[in-house]
Amino acid sequence: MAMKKPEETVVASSDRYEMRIPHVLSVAGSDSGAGAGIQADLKTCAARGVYCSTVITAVTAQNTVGVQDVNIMPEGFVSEQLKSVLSDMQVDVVKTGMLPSTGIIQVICQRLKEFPVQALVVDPVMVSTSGDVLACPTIISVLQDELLPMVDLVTPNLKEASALLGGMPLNTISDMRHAATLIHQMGSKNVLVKGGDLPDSLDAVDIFFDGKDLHELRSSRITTRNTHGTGCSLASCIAAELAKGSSMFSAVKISKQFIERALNYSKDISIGNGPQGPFDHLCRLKSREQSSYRQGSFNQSDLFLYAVTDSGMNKRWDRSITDAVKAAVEGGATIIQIREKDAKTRDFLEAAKSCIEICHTHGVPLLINDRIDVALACGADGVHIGQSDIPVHAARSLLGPDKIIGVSCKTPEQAEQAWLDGADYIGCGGVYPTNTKANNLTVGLDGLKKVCLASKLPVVAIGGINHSNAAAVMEIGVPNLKGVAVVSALFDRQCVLEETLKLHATLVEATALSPAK
Ligand SMILES: Nc1ncnc2c1ncn2[C@@H]1O[C@H](COP(=O)(O)OP(=O)(O)O)[C@@H](O)[C@H]1O
Ligand SMILES: Cc1ncc(COP(=O)(O)O)c(N)n1
Ligand SMILES: [Mg+2]
Repeated sequence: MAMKKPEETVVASSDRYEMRIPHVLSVAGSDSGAGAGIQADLKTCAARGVYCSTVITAVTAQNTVGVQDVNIMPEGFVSEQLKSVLSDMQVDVVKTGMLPSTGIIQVICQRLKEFPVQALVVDPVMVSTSGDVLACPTIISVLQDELLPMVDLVTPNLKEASALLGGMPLNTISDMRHAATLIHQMGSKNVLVKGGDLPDSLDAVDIFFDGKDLHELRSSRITTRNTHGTGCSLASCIAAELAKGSSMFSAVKISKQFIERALNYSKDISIGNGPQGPFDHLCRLKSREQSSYRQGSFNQSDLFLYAVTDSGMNKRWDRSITDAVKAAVEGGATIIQIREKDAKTRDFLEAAKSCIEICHTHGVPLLINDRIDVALACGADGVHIGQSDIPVHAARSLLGPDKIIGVSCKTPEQAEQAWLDGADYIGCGGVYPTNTKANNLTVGLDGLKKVCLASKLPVVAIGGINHSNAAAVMEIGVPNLKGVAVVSALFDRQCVLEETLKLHATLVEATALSPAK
């Protein structure tokens, strides 16, 4: 697809300014049951804050039982609809769904050459989940020869990928990886093979291929009958995110999380008597039960002075967790993590609740180490998890989109995975040897730098950091190193307040001098 420069959000029009809203054109079939097709695309774009116009290729009589009838639009009329919208309405991204005839595919190709857009996302809908045929098999050769070479992303499910590959059986993740590379050769710049229907798979796994790298995208598989329209909604969410300016890979990742969240939120709703129900796209708008502290976006500068509590040290100095947290926050800690490896759950929860009060009066977020149950029960701002704790994507699906998730990473590969799985930051270390973790491998300043350079997420350094070496850590000169996390340097000391004030001053001085600032 010829790339058109995205227009400015605000454009001058003679003597006034107008707000531009990102715009997706959905070219698809109508689903009378409104779970899939045009109706799913409209709801998805609305949920993502993007304008959606529609060109209807077919009208289906459809419900949760199946497709009872299909009325295909004449290709000349599809062409007229395309012209009406594309010639006038500043479309950013086109998304196609049900394309029931070869003639309709040909008029789409013609109109897009006449009116180029920023990106073209094609969901090659062929058969509905109920097993009803939505496109005649002759479309496959026109798809391959004429449409795919213009496409930025094609999103076949397992059956569609198999049909595009002449009936090749696809039963495993390794088959899906192979299929993605073969479909890429048909001309689409990027390919997403969707594994919603992969047998025996505990996770919902999709394969993304950009012509260079193959990525395995995982989310938890939600147990629900309400999966009608997941494919349409995924593709229109990707189109919406592209229209907002995301890169292709980010758009795909965000959209997969959107589907997982929407399915999870709608897993128990009951519409219709058939085997496949629709889900609720507008869940995000309805489930904004935000804590008073967070407004849904993680502030990277919170990582600056990251204090991690330790029950052993508090005992040694005869302090309660709340006293320790209060002193750290008053001394300038910018985020707190409560790490209680051997406290009773009930005591842990009570302590966490009082710490939250202290933190939130100072505008400081509070995270819980490892224990998602405790984080949820006390209304913490998020969790920090290790490589052998619950997987990040599972934590994300339990905590929702707005909680902070941090992950401990020692290698660039782990940092990449944390980003793929939807973490907000990574903790890298141990930078120096420490006695708070037994048998902890030390990565040193070189290892820290390597991970920071590879990480797409902000990084906080951890492990043996104190007043005398904190400046050296911050001065490695990598912009996404946002701060240091400390345990002993604050809590294995007589006066936590004084130590925190001192470390804060050291960090302020070091970052003022640091070349990365
Ligand atoms: N039960 C589920 N839980 C979580 N994600 C799912 C589930 N079913 C499908 N998905 C996801 O929904 C998207 C659409 O996939 P799929 O159902 O395979 O496509 P289609 O609807 O075109 O058949 C994919 O990202 C897939 O991983
Ligand atoms: C108009 C229309 N477009 C697309 C689909 C595919 O959706 P699904 O695979 O969830 O049945 C459908 N059933 N109806
Ligand atoms: Mg599906």
